[in-house]
Amino acid sequence: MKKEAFKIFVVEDDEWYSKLLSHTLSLNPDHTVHTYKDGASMLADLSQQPDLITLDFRLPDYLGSDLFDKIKSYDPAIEVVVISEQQDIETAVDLLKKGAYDYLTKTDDIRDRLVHVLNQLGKHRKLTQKVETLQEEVEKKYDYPSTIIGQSDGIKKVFRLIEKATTTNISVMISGETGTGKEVVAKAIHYNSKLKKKPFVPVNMSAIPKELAESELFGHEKGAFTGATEKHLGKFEQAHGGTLFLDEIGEMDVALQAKLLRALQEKEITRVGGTGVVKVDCRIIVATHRDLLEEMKAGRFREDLYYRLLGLPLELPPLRSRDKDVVLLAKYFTEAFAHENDQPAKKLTKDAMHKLLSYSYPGNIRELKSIIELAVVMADEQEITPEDITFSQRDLMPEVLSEELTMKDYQLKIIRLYLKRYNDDIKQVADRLDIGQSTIYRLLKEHPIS
Ligand SMILES: Nc1ncnc2c1ncn2[C@@H]1O[C@H](COP(=O)(O)OP(=O)(O)OP(=O)(O)O)[C@@H](O)[C@H]1O
Repeated sequence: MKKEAFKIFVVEDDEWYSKLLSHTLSLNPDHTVHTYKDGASMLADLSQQPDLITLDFRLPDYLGSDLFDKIKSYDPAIEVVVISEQQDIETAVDLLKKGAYDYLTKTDDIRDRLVHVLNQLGKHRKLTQKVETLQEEVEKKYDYPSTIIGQSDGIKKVFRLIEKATTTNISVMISGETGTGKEVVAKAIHYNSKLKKKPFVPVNMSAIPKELAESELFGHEKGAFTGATEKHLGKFEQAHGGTLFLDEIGEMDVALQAKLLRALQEKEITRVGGTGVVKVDCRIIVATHRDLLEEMKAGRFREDLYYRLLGLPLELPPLRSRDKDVVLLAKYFTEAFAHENDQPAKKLTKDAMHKLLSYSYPGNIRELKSIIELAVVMADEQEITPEDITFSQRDLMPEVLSEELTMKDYQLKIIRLYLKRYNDDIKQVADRLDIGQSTIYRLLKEHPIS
């Protein structure tokens, strides 16, 4: 059956109108039209899956509204056009609110208007099909075992957690350094969960000026503040029924944190400048590159909000701890780049792979991706050699090792290098090097920089 061809049921007890409607609808030979004199005979045929039903409001056996409910509860995708007498308009409009596609009154121009409705419905169908195709493409894009690349133990643990996160609507707190793939994981969770057909709405808290953040999240009424010329729906309302992804949650102002907590607990929000409450229900996924527990202890993040958001904690490992994933990702990016540019994929030589493995990637996967894209462009032949690879930042580790030193001096140099890399965060350096914090303090005290 062609996409624009509809199977149409005409439910009409007035024989003259029934003929008029079915004749008009059959003018397009692609459509098939069945007529029914009453509600019961039409209901008995619903299993034939009509696309459209024109429903006379007054039938001998059913009230139009009851019949409408029965049709929609059988299959909400069946479109219903209500045909009413002038005096029934109010009730017909009520049905419109309940989801009827349109209503037509029995006036002289009913044939033209019916043709118009059919054309509209055809366009609507095409758009719906387009949206569904796009939706499927997006879902495929986030089919995580094939798009989140990696085989290291660290990423396998992430896969197991993603799987757990997709089976329920539990809140998820994703942590990890910049560029480790927090947003990719959030999308993978959404598009593999029951909510996948509903919106995924990302908000980056670090990208919104403090004074606009509340309106961005909760929306505002027209005239709420200078510049609010139109009513604006906030991200919470946009995400209703789907997933709200709050990226860089650690950057959220403490006053706004209180409002967020209220919204999550009460499942309702108030638009800026508004008085009424609006019901909102969405799944929350948050991400942070900060240690929120530390932020909480320092009083910068509300404790009650922290525990409300914690749900399932999911920590993304930095790329430098993911062993050979660097090579897998590099191959993936060379192929993706070739595909996007309609070119054959270039191969990485063994030496190039060794060079890639020697770097520490402070910008993680995002950095690796841009290094690879540049390398592909720089490579003259079909092979990518070490000379084609340029690291974005100077890696100091090889320099540390190039000097001949005692073990203790090596230790000290490495600790200083790590302190620089992690902004003097002793706890993180101790974790990374797997030594006690007291050892670091002791060594630094014994060997002050003169
Ligand atoms: N496992 C992965 N497989 C393939 N590509 C990935 C993977 N993880 C991340 N990427 C790519 O790396 C880049 C950075 O990912 P993403 O934006 O999700 O990181 P992030 O942790 O949210 O970064 P930020 O902290 O800066 O917000 C994107 O281009 C993304 O497509």
